[in-house]
Amino acid sequence: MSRAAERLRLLITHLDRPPAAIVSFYSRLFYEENGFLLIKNLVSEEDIDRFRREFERICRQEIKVPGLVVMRDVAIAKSEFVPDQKAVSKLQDFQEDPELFRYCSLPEILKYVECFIGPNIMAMHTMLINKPPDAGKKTSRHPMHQDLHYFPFRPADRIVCAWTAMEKVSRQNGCLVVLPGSHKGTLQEHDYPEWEGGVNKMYHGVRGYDPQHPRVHLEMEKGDTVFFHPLLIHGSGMNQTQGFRKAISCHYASGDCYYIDVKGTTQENIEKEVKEIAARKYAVGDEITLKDTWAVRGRLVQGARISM
Ligand SMILES: CCCCCCCCCCCCCC(=O)SCCNC(=O)CCNC(=O)[C@H](O)C(C)(C)COP(=O)(O)OP(=O)(O)OC[C@H]1O[C@@H](n2cnc3c(N)ncnc32)[C@H](O)[C@@H]1OP(=O)(O)O
Ligand SMILES: Nc1ncnc2c1ncn2[C@@H]1O[C@H](COP(=O)(O)OP(=O)(O)OP(=O)(O)O)[C@@H](O)[C@H]1O
Ligand SMILES: O=C(O)CCC(=O)C(=O)O
Ligand SMILES: [Fe+2]
Ligand SMILES: [Mg+2]
Repeated sequence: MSRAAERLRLLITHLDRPPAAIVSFYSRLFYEENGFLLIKNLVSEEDIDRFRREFERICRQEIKVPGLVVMRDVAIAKSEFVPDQKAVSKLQDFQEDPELFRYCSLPEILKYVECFIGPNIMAMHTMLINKPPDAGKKTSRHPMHQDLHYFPFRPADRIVCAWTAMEKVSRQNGCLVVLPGSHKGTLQEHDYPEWEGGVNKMYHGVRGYDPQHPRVHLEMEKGDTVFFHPLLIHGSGMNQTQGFRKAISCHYASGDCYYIDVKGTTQENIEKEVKEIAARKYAVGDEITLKDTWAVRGRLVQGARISM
């Protein structure tokens, strides 16, 4: 941290009731310097319990949500055992589920999002991650990556992720691991890591990041929320407990971001995979563009949808 930020931090910790403006200024400075900001106890227990119950209803197939992608861990999907509902490792694209989508519109979340990306806010990508107990092959890990690798829109500074712990997350059950300050770099080349036990579909990792770079394990309590920049290098470790580690997240982009053509860039490999999956999911041919797959999923949650 810079000296300015460190002095502000000391000031805040020494004051009984630090002025809100100082806390806000420090928070923003921390995000600029580190690429993430952790806010404790932001989402209420009551809301999280509601999201959890809705997730369980989806797993029991009591409701069907249009566009929802249910993903299972590769170790389970490729095993000969019939996977039960517990095998769900991730829900993606829950924008058509009003109960889960409430997460993306929570005022306490949007208050922060607006500070990072401005008043026009689109919810672009939604996930409920149910990291399973590792089946013994370390496939529950998420390799270190930058989320921008998946996004064909810019500018990066107008994109932010909100990620809320739905229960205590620790090193034991595979908390997020971040490389502070890595968001100041550029988008790196990503590919499947060479892991012996296999790797989940589309879990690309950064090619050769500096292993000497300091890392921070973000241990969090239920309701704690981390906001992070799409260039921040992050991942999550193996779940070494018997519980399913749950978190809910949304990637937001400003309504006045613009789409880019990823042809000829490092993002070509993910474009190919996404188009293959999208062609199956929406039962269309390969005329579907990467931009279309995002434009149909994005939802305005505040302000105006200008160019997204
Ligand atoms: C428009 C949609 C695009 C989404 C964009 C996402 C952008 C994210 C951006 C945000 C940044 C976030 C960063 C991130 O989060 S990165 C990770 C994001 N991951 C995904 O988006 C994956 C989404 N999942 C799916 O599309 C489906 O669940 C897949 C395609 C995986 C299975 O499909 P389906 O459910 O229909 O299964 P099936 O039973 O018919 O099996 C078909 C084949 O697939 C095999 N299989 C099954 N599970 C896995 C697995 N886990 N790993 C590897 N392979 C797997 C299976 O053995 C079989 O293979 P084979 O036996 O035939 O060889
Ligand atoms: N062999 C590997 N290659 C690339 N990335 C890895 C490898 N092993 C772990 N990672 C990634 O590194 C990050 C941190 O993993 P992990 O939580 O195991 O950290 P750790 O520093 O080893 O901590 P712990 O001692 O608690 O296990 C995760 O994103 C994980 O996916
Ligand atoms: O393990 C997690 O919850 C983090 C997943 C993640 O970084 C992602 O899906 O982009
Ligand atoms: Fe990520
Ligand atoms: Mg480890």
